[in-house]
Amino acid sequence: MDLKPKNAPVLADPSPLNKSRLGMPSSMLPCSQSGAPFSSTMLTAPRKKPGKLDDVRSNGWLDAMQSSSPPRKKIVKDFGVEVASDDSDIVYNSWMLKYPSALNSFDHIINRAKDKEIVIFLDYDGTLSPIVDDPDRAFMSADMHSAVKGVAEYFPTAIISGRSRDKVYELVGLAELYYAGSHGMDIMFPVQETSSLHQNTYIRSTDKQGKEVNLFQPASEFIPMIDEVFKTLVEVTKDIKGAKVENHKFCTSVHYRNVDEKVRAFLSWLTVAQCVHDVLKDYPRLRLTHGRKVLEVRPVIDWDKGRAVEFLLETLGLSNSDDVLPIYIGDDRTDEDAFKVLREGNRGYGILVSSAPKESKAFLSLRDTTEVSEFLKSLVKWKEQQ
Ligand SMILES: O=P(O)(O)OC[C@H]1O[C@H](O[C@H]2O[C@H](CO)[C@@H](O)[C@H](O)[C@H]2O)[C@H](O)[C@@H](O)[C@@H]1O
Repeated sequence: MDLKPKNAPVLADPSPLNKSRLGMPSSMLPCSQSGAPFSSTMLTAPRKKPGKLDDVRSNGWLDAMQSSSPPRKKIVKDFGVEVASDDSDIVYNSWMLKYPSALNSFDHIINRAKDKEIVIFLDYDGTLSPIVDDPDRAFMSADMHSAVKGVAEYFPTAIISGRSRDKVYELVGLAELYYAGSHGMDIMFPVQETSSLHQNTYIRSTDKQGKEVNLFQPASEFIPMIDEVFKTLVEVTKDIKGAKVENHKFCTSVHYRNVDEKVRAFLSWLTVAQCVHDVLKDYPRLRLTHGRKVLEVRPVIDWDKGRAVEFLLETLGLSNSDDVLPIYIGDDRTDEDAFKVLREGNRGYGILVSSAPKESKAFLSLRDTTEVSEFLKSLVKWKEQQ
């Protein structure tokens, strides 16, 4: 099988790199791009024409932001039925008819795993660590750490995160796992387990322990552009209280979890959305996706967490669906790409972590990180009894 064309990311937008932006970021102006720095004076007397904000309203950004990580009652509404929160358990239970609990389906899973090798893929935020206000303080509990360590002893285990690979490695701290950062655009894997089929698509490097590793980085040409956009976004959002921009090397995130949604229109999520929108207008080779109260700016390449799952399975020699049962656990919209790959390939299980009903390509569900840990420990226990 020729794997190379399949794994080579295809540029969805063939336009040349916007090189003129490197060095002189004109969008380092306020979000309105009206010329003056984004000062507090401007916040009280915005120069934007009223119609301007229709950009982010009409293109659906704001709706997506409002529903990205909503409180319980709002999610219930998103699922199509608006109910009082007292009734939300009833709605959740009926939603679980479509997405049964992975804990309750455990016997079914292990039956299907007979004579197959289970491979575990784990998202980080909201899956291994609970969602918290400060992204720098999203730690795994000791219980989760030992659950992940446990599964990695018995099953090939990979973390696939939107964060930079270094950051997620620092948070997880287990050298025995595979790591894919920046939504799968930065994959590290050991040299000896590499299929020779991919040899011209990755680069040789060393990991934190000085061991030789391979890196697959399909968006490496975008590093300067992402760095430039990161700096611009920091600049244009610096006066928006609570906004936070993270640089993940191959993508960048703008958090609005701590930005007041409605206190004043120009100090709100709308402002964040407009800032990002205005900056991105100058970068046709970058696109925006939505995470949990975060806007993610990433290259327009045909690569996502789903492709990363396929890449790892193939590269580690685990792509034969008769012998391998992949399990992917994630909570976010970006995890849907991985759920889709598993569903469409009719292989393994996508497991959505959610305490409220939402549509998903996953097959099963877990309510929260506590249930994720319980599920991982059950896999270990089952394997030990074999
Ligand atoms: O793919 P993931 O590992 O789930 O990473 C997605 C984003 O996760 C982080 O943000 C989310 O978690 C934060 C900490 O709980 C929370 O404050 C934030 O609101 C969430 O969106 C991370 O900071 C982002 O950069 C990742 O893109």
